[in-house]
Amino acid sequence: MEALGKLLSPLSMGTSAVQDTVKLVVIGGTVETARRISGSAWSNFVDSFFLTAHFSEDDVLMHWLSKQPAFGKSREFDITTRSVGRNNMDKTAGDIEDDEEDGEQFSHGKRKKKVVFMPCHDTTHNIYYGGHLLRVTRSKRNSEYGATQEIKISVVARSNDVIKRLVLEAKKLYEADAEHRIHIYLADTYGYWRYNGSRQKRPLSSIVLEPGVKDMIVADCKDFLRSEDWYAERGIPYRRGYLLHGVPGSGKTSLIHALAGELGLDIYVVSLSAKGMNDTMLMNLMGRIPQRCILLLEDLDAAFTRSVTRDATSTGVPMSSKSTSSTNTTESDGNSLSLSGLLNALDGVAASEGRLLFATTNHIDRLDEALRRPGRMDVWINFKYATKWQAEGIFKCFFPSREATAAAAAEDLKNAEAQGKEPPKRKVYTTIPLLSADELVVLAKQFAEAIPENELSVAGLQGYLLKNKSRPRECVAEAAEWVRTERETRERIKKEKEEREAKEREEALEKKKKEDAKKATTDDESKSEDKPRSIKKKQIVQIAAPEVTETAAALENAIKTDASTEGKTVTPGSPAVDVVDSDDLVILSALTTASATLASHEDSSKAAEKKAEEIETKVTSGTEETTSTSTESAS
Ligand SMILES: Nc1ncnc2c1ncn2[C@@H]1O[C@H](COP(=O)(O)OP(=O)(O)OP(=O)(O)O)[C@@H](O)[C@H]1O
Repeated sequence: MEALGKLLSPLSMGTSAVQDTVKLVVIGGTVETARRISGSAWSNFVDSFFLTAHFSEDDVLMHWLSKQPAFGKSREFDITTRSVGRNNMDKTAGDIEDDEEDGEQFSHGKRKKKVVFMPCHDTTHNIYYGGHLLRVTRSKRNSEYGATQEIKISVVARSNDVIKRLVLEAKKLYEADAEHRIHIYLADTYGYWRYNGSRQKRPLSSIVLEPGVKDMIVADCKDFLRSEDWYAERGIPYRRGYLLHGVPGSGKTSLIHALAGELGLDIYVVSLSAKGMNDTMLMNLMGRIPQRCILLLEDLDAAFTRSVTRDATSTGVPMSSKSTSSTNTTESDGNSLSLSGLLNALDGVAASEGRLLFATTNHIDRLDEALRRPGRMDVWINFKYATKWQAEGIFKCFFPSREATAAAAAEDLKNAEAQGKEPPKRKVYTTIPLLSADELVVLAKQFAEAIPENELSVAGLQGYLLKNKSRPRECVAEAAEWVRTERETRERIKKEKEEREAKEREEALEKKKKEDAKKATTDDESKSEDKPRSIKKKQIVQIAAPEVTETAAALENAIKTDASTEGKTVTPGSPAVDVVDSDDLVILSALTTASATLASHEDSSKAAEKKAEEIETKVTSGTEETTSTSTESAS
């Protein structure tokens, strides 16, 4: 027995090791399962007390969160030097800003970067708000439309009032900060609007147009925005379109930006000639436009060098100039927007209401009549080259007088006091000398005198003033000289363009000549290739009737049995015959048939010639005819 125990002892030792391992696995598994169950039960228990709200891509909320001190103090964060969310508006508590120290925005010619602290993705942050603990998680989702951001806020509360209050507060804060900025959205290639940042509002006073134009357009827009009921009562679609057309650099886009600031509207920009743009995408975009905004279609003519007809399939240039190149463009960039698609998107059943449509073009004549008509484009404004009046106005805009600057600072102070805030710091541009109001008036007049009427664009004048922004007096004195150089430059460019075009025309002509010559050579060659065939036909004609049957049958046989005889001479005991191609089969079979008839004829040689001639003529004008002729001959 003992001996057996000894014998089994190594095995029993092994058994206990296995048992221990099994025990460990079972205990470990049980503990882990218990831990998981308790963890999930705990989180379910906790979640049952929390109200949770999900916000996707919400700029308003992101802006609010970025102002919360907890975000700045977060122990896990992303650091970025990119502007966050709605442009530079978001300043997270805890951000580092070194540009406040010296009041300068630029360093070595580059804008100084802010270092921004943002909470990490997928980390939960606790924020106290209104006596409640909020658990905030910012996460990133990758979808087919690109990466999107989601914010989840959970709060221990019985009703969702606290979340509602938070959202309202966030909205107010956002609107207060947005007061001085306009927001731009761009259409993406999936038919969605993507936030493209915000821009400083541009004062309307900085746009210099002929007297009355700005007032008219501002009054018209304001009137539209308050007339929703009026439109509804009359059953008129609540939409208004403005077509700004004219020379480049005359202030079309600038006016739209200034108007957006004045009216407090966001701008939604669509490029109709963008890659991948099509009717469905445009319709989707229009359906997703909010009420009360500016919809901007820039360079309408650029899109409609693709389409001028109302044909749904149309995507092309004006009929006269429709070319293969345009077709290629359409195919290559996937843009298949049709004019009818655009018209539907603008005022079809599914089109959005309450928006102000602004379209700009440099070539109004290229636009389809349907696109320009009232109802789609209610107000047209023509932008021309700068007048003397505009030159004077832009000069005054550029060099503010000492008095005007002081008055603006006083106005800021008054407003700040009224709101109980600190007055905003005004930047002092030491490089730009301040002129007295009287001197400014005189200089502006002199500048306008030097500028020719309706010849230069306002953008051109602005460029000149920019170059001389620190020397207003010299700028006026040298204006006439600048105009002269501008004219010379324009002349030179025009001449160069003409020369280039002439050269291109010459080259095209030369190329065409070469192509024609090449074509002529190819034709000659193919004619000479045909030569043996005509010789052959003559020879066939010369074949006497009695010999025809034999020769033709022999040839037919030869061709049938050996395709390689093509192009070779086959002489089965008769005048040489060139067998050129399979048409010969037709000729030969016709000759065979003809000869059978002619064999019994007295003057067989003549008749054979006549018949052969007939057949030859028919053969050259088509195989079918030949066949029928041969049948006739046979009969
Ligand atoms: N009437 C104007 N008043 C003030 N600034 C102007 C005016 N016209 C042009 N500018 C200035 O010229 C520049 C170009 O202007 P803008 O882009 O508005 O011209 P545009 O007519 O839209 O040109 P394009 O047809 O080429 O798009 C801007 O910086 C703007 O400040």
